Amino acid sequence: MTENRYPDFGVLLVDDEPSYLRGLSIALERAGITHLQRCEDPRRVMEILAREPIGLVTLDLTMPHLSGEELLARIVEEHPDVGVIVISGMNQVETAVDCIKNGAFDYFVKTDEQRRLIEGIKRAIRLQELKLENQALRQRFLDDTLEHPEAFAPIITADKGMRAVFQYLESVAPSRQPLLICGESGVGKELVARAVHRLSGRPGPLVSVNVAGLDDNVFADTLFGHQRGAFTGADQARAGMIEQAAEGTLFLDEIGDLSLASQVKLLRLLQEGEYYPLGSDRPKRLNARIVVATHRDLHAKQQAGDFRKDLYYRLRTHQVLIPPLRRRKPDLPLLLDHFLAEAAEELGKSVPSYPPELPVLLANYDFPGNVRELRAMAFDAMSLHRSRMLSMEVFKRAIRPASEETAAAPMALERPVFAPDEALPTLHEVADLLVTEAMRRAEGNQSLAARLLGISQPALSKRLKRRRQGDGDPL
Ligand SMILES: Nc1ncnc2c1ncn2[C@@H]1O[C@H](COP(=O)(O)OP(=O)(O)OP(=O)(O)O)[C@@H](O)[C@H]1O
Repeated sequence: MTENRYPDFGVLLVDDEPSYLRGLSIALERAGITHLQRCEDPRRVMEILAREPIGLVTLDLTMPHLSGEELLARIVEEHPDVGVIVISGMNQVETAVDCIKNGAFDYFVKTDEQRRLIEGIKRAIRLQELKLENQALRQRFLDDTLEHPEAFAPIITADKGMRAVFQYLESVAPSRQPLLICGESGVGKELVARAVHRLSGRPGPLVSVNVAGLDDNVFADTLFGHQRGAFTGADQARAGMIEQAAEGTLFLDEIGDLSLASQVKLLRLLQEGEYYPLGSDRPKRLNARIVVATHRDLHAKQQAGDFRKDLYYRLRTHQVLIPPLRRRKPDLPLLLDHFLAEAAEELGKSVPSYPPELPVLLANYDFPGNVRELRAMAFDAMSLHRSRMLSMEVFKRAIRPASEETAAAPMALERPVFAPDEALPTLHEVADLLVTEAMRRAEGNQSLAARLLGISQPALSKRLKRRRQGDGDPL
């Protein structure tokens, strides 16, 4: 069973000195690297690699029967995807350079500080994980398949960009590295976090915390918990959200609004993989996947000095951007149907029909509040709905303020349509422009475009035909 072991692939420690191997495994296990295998006989290494899912090998150079250099060459040739770190008793620059040239990922000397070696192994594991995820991702794009479409069922979409996001998420869902979900407010970031949690197969729960506006002490208490007596009023010990999310996912929403002091704490948690509950000097291990989301531009914030650069780079190991609703207009009718059905069920009404102009009206609106805004409109319309056909009034009223600003601005007075010295277009030309615009808004649907223009469909069809034949418009 490898479920609770880290990393997902095995780390094979090769050295002919049993005591060194034992010491190294204990140190690695303490650092949270538990998927380990030891080997004292270099002649068995190739056989283990052929049999076991090993992703990283640490290799001693001087061993009986088979030297580390020879083994390195064989591993690089026969298992190019396996990373190799050389740990040698000799501090020789030339040997180190040779090993790196021959394909080793890194080189350490046994007398080096153990902390450095552990950090190097952690770094190699992270890179190896990224490499494997990359391969899986490339494969998925080539296949254009989703392995677990059911995980995304609550996210209604037919958009290609969203499908690519889903494919990426399938690749990175099992990873233990943080995931950053970006996108405007209301695009569905929390839904995406839930899908990632489902996909991860982690047995623990998804625990969500909105970190916007949390003062630093509250942030630390919420995440790390406290010991009894840690501060005045702490009558009982309380587990933090990290502990509640054990074996699961901790979702930190609005991460772009985290105070600078709390950013330091989050960074340390991610770097060390452990934390101290308030009032305790016993560290606890982070045993939850961290997923964060923001509607802010973290890159800009980081450049402006409002977000720590090191934390930003750490968080964006895996990153997705959810496109705004105005960039995925074909999703509008699907989402509209979905929310009308949802509202109908909630309100105990039957699902209504709606005028064909409604999708056209929505398609010409920018939805600054994204899917949340559309959902609110649909629910509002359904709560007022009485007859068989859904009225467009609620939608028009919700959309109007923005469009009215332009329409109601005394256009003719303050912002003339044509400059005073500009030649006016002819009525034929204006009619032509209107027809083109109506057809664009109606996405080519002639009966909808005719309604927008206030003429009959046959009349519009006639105009379009004449235009195609190059005849003038009979005004
Ligand atoms: N593609 C979708 N299909 C169905 N429902 C959706 C979709 N996208 C968003 N929603 C719904 O829209 C609402 C807003 O979504 P969500 O809370 O996930 O957005 P968000 O991006 O996390 O917003 P914020 O940045 O404000 O936290 C929710 O009710 C969610 O269920």
